[in-house]
Amino acid sequence: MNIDYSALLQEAIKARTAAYIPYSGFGVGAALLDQEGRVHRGCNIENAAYGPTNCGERTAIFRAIADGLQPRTFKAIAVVGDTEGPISPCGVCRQVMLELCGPDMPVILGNLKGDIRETTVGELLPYYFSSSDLNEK
Ligand SMILES: O=c1ccn([C@H]2C[C@H](O)[C@@H](CO)O2)c(=O)[nH]1
Ligand SMILES: [Zn+2]
Repeated sequence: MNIDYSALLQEAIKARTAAYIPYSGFGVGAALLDQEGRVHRGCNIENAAYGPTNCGERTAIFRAIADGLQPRTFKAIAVVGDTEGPISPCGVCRQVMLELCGPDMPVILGNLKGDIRETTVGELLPYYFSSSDLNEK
């Protein structure tokens, strides 16, 4: 069955309304689709110490994992911000998506104007470092 990416982007836009962004004012929403067709929403959550800030993508993924979903079983993630073109996930989120979603999962990037870019985790993080690079010594 084909995934309805525009519906997933709409979920990400809804998720963005919960963003806690007193410092940047830049809200990000994410919607992670699981195998059962359920959507796990995430938003960015900032902190006065800046470093503890959690991005929208990671909030959605960590939330789903904490709810008992198995890593690398997800179908797609949509991410939205108020950007000129489709939003671009940060490097930390790319590495976390690689670990918990796998390189082949579709990533749907959007903005509030309706621009869309369809890519994958592996395309976003070429030459990635993963568990297969760890050698027992
Ligand atoms: O893809 C992105 C890019 C940025 N941010 C957040 C982090 C911070 O709260 C704010 C500005 O960087 O946007 C995300 O949540 N996802
Ligand atoms: Zn990020």
